[in-house]
Amino acid sequence: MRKPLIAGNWKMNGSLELLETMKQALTSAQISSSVDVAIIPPFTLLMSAKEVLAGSSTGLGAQTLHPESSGAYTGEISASMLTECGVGYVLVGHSERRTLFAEDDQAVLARVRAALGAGLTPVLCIGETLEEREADRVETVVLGQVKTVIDALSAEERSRLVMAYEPVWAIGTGRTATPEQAQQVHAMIRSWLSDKDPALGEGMRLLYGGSMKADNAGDLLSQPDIDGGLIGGASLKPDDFIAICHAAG
Ligand SMILES: O=C[C@H](O)COP(=O)(O)O
Repeated sequence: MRKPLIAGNWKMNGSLELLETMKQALTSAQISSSVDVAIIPPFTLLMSAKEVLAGSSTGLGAQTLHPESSGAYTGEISASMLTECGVGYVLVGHSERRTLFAEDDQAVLARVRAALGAGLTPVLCIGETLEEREADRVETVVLGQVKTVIDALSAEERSRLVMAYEPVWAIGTGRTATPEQAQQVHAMIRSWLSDKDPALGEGMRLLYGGSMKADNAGDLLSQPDIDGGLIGGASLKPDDFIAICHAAG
């Protein structure tokens, strides 16, 4: 049985005020213990989030990391720095990192390795652009991104990953994949993982991301191979985020 995970990626948004408001809203919402919930604020809020969330069941994530453990990498943050902030999850390969910061599959793999080495749970983000979808290349692109990482890891390392399928054309656009479109890709990923190792396919949490909102979360999350959500815009609105958490459990 896979426990759903609802993770709110704040991207370059948020404030101390939102952190406090979100914590209070999550506490009074009494979200089912059958759902894992995490917030993923910008780096500057992580240490405060560690304190604000202490003793609560809400997990903490970071949006990226550098593959090296330390050194002359001005502006970057290492895996051990994240663990010091109480971080448990880290996004790797988000499409905005791939596109805006030129992170290719090898850069993504290096970050996954660094995260695993520090005991963090990498949330590996994968997904196709609209152009790739229209050229009928979804399977090639998405499985290519999955394969680069999975084939390079041991069975034990693979079992510690979470994946998030995020069609790039649905991110921040208000254009959501239909539940059927999302399920189709999730099923394809799970089938590929199961061919590699049945336990891997069965156990992998596959989140959906891309304009998931309070009003479409129920339909998306009821699909058999969708095990949660990576939420962008709606994770900045406590009521909306909580509604999505409730829809998961
Ligand atoms: O990390 C979150 C995704 O990029 C989805 O963002 P969105 O919900 O604003 O479309």
